[in-house]
Amino acid sequence: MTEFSAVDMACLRGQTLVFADLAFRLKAGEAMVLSGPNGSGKSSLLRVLAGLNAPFSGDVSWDGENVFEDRQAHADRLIYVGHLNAIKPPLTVRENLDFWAGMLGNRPAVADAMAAFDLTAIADAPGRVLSSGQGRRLNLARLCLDDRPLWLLDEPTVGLDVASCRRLEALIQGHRDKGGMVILSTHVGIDVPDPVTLDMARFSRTVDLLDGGVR
Ligand SMILES: Nc1ncnc2c1ncn2[C@@H]1O[C@H](COP(=O)(O)OP(=O)(O)OP(=O)(O)O)[C@@H](O)[C@H]1O
Repeated sequence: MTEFSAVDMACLRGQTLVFADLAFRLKAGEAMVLSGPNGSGKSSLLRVLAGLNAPFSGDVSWDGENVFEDRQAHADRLIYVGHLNAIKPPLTVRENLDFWAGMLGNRPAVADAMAAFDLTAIADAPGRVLSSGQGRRLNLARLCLDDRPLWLLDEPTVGLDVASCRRLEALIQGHRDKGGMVILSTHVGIDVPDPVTLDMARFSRTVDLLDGGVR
């Protein structure tokens, strides 16, 4: 069975050691919810798991293979939705998704992706006029553009109305039912059944390596 795991992981941002001794193991169909106070390292961890930042130490593995040995293979198995919306302001909703579909390689899925997040009625609106929640829905619609086993979602519910939250929960459940994995950070309740939980406060260090001090 597919497994995604980390051992002895530490993360450096600038000169600050953000967390250390972090470990987890996630199997196909499982979801992991990251909790912890502001600055405890949730976004930093998601960036490392997406292969965007290397860990300061430790291993991140997919089926026993270190993901940093073949970053492209890892990038091809995941969809990362960061906490900032990656939207091109002059492009319409449809054009933004066309762009992402080209990147992910599945152009025909754009109409389904818009329908999944109730974006069809605003398909021709340019990105620059979207409300924050509409922008969030557009960002999340990327999840429907390709069938990739690993979803990494940084505070996906921020700005979403109740109906959109329910849509996201259903999408996550459908993904898990097909054997997909999800790792998400959140400060608020999102209904993810039987989650693996990771409280970042347990691993948080915030040590300034140059000063040698602890904040
Ligand atoms: N680009 C950066 N350069 C240096 N330090 C950074 C950078 N990004 C984040 N940090 C620091 O890393 C620490 C962890 O930040 P991170 O964004 O991962 O926390 P978080 O748990 O996601 O916070 P929040 O709940 O506020 O979103 C913080 O002390 C932050 O100041």
